[in-house]
Amino acid sequence: MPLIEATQLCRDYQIPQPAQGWAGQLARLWRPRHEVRRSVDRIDFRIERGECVGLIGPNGAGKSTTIKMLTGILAPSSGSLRVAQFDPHRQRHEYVQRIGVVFGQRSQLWWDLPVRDAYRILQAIYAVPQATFDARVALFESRVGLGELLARPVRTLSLGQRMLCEIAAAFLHAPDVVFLDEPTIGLDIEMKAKIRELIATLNREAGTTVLITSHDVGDIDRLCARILLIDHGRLRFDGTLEAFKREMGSGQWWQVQLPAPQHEAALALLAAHHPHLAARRHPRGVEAAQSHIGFAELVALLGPLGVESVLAVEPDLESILHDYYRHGRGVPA
Ligand SMILES: Nc1ncnc2c1ncn2[C@@H]1O[C@H](COP(=O)(O)OP(=O)(O)OP(=O)(O)O)[C@@H](O)[C@H]1O
Repeated sequence: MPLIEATQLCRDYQIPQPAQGWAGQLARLWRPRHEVRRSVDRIDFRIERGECVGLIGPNGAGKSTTIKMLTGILAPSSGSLRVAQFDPHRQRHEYVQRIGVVFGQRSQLWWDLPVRDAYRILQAIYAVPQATFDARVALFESRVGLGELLARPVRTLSLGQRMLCEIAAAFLHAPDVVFLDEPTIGLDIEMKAKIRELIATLNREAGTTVLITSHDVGDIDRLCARILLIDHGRLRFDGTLEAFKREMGSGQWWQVQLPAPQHEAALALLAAHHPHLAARRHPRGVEAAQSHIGFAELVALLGPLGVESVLAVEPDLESILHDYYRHGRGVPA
């Protein structure tokens, strides 16, 4: 049985409609009018125990609304949702014991208390056995050097150090699943790497299921074997990262290095060569989809601009998503 099962999941929001003139506004006091806007639209997915899944999509796609339903904050408008055999909204009280949640700005630690004391309070709240607690803290200490932070009051930690402690705290009570919303937002490269290492370790070694939403493709690339892509409230893709790159990416690209003054001219030549030719800027020149132009044709076209090198490159997740968000794909019916 899957750990998470969403079937035809929908969530509507009611948007109050503005009234015209004072008479209209007065009438609305008796008869309020709302427009119903669907933010999550008939989404189906299943997640097995131990998976680490990335929930991605452009701004306003419906990710936070989905996470709010998964964590029991919002009730679905229709459809069904089961997580660890709970109905998250209806059985909120028992359910929250089985999950861990980190929502960017919210803190589950106590500002004036040292981290270790905050962890002890969480241990008491969730009735975590001493052996489990000690094993988890030892894991945090050995894998990401949390030890030196444990004695410090939360208010003295940097943003990155606090996020590290917050994420560790979400795993402390050995939950079935942890939901992470933008776990590395605003952090430097080194701290991002540490946080990703912590999440990967807890997913792999403790077997905790993880669902991450992030606009940082590095989080998704490093941590998630599988992605769910939401757009306009619909689930557009559910599969492995490799399958996503294969299906959504337009194969390999030519990366052409040119002198800087020729970059714009190269783009213009490519655009004029074929109206649908996929081409884009690159810090050292331009890139063109191999499916649209062959090597010899490319060199003949751009050679006069002083081509310095041509490489065949795989598109990375960031550029595939960038193209996807810009041009979109057909919405399934
Ligand atoms: N409380 C609300 N009332 C009305 N509309 C809402 C409410 N919350 C979200 N929406 C709308 O629902 C849609 C989905 O919003 P949601 O916050 O789930 O998107 P998101 O994918 O998390 O976006 P982002 O990446 O920008 O955080 C948006 O059009 C948003 O304006």
